[in-house]
Amino acid sequence: MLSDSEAKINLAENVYLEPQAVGRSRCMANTTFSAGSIILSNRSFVNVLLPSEKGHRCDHCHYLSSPGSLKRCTGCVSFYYCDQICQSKHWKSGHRKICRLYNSYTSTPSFQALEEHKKMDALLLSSLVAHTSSVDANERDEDTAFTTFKSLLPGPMAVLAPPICPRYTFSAEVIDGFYARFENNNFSIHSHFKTYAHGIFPLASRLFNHSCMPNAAVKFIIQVHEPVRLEVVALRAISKGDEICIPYLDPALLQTRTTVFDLTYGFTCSCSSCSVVRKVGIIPELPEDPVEFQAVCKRLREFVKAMGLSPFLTSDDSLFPRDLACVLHESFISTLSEQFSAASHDGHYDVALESSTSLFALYQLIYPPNYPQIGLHLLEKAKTCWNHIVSSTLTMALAADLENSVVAAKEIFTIIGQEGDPEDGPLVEIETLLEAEKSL
Ligand SMILES: C[S@@+](CC[C@H](N)C(=O)[O-])C[C@H]1O[C@@H](n2cnc3c(N)ncnc32)[C@H](O)[C@@H]1O
Repeated sequence: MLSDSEAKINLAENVYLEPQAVGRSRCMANTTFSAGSIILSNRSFVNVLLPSEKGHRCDHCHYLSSPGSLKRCTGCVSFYYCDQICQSKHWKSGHRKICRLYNSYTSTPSFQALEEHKKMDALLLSSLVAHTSSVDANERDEDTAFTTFKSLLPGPMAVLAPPICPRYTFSAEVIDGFYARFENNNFSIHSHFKTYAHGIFPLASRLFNHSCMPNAAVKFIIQVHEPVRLEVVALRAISKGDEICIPYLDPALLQTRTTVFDLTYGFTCSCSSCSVVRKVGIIPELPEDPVEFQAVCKRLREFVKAMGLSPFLTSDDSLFPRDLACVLHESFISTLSEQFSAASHDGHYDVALESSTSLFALYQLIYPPNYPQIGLHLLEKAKTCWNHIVSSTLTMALAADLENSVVAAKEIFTIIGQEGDPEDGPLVEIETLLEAEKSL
């Protein structure tokens, strides 16, 4: 595998890499970014759709089509395209190396025996090998995406690659070397925060470290005839000289995330949120008594309302009241989410809104400003307010709650900007709600 200088990484001009003792290097801002700025735009190197998306999205550009309207590859009958343009681009970028072998490969006992996520890895690794073997060795060396991929840090565990198709071009040792970079570098590709594919975006992997209080996030742009693009968007203002970090996993996994960082990525997170969680120590169970549980929720809402910047952002653990430590238990979110969905579903909107307000308070505590999950929750809250209004009488308080939630959700999704499937998503839902609100 390659060193950085051999890889001749073409960095974006607005960032630079700074060496660090653990995890090789970190990505620093070379300029000021305002919230919503695009820091990096990186075309997919290779990707594969989840099995559930096959036939619904084009295998080349991921455009979502109406059922039955995609054209099937007549060779393997397993890949689908918008039209000949997408088919021809996908063919040249590697499908021609896989097409004839694909069905016999995916029906082999060794492929069938793999767990679902390993099947995805095997298909992605196959696409990587097919793609790189579609060009000759000289061209391959010139391919900056491939050289950057080879320069990525391997994960902490020695892993043997799953069986792939086609097998030729590289030795088993080289393929194991490629696979060693999968777990800690690859991306789940999502549209409106729902994963639909897995992919390799070497430059983004080379640049961005993880933080549980990230100042940037990853989104994906789908455009007809073009491979999906990964964009890194600033969630808040970033000053020149700040490190730019993205979340590798949901920061709300307050108890399990440390183990994932250790086993999958090989680092100990030193972000402001992890430093507070470490100082809190053992997280107590939630009270079983419903009255005590409600008291904790009320106390959390009051604390967050008065708090200013979250101690999880400033790393000032002295400001986090220890009697609220149980809200960091992962079951707190699941309990409140279940209460919220069940009450909304059953039309108990007062109960739903109370759970939603507690959940929102927790999100403001543990997520960084403008985190998408906060926006998604505000949108759900706004929909619940709307349902409450149309199913009973309109009160000033409900109208204000609806207005505040929808406006705050819009602010967040405007910062995140266009992403995923162009025809729907949170911004479209927000506009519908704003329109409906005018009729009140
Ligand atoms: C996608 S790469 C990020 C770029 C990496 N720093 C590099 O130099 O190639 C993921 C790897 O970076 C390192 N890393 C990521 N976030 C880190 C953090 N917050 N602290 C220390 N190391 C980190 C870990 O070694 C991890 O496996």
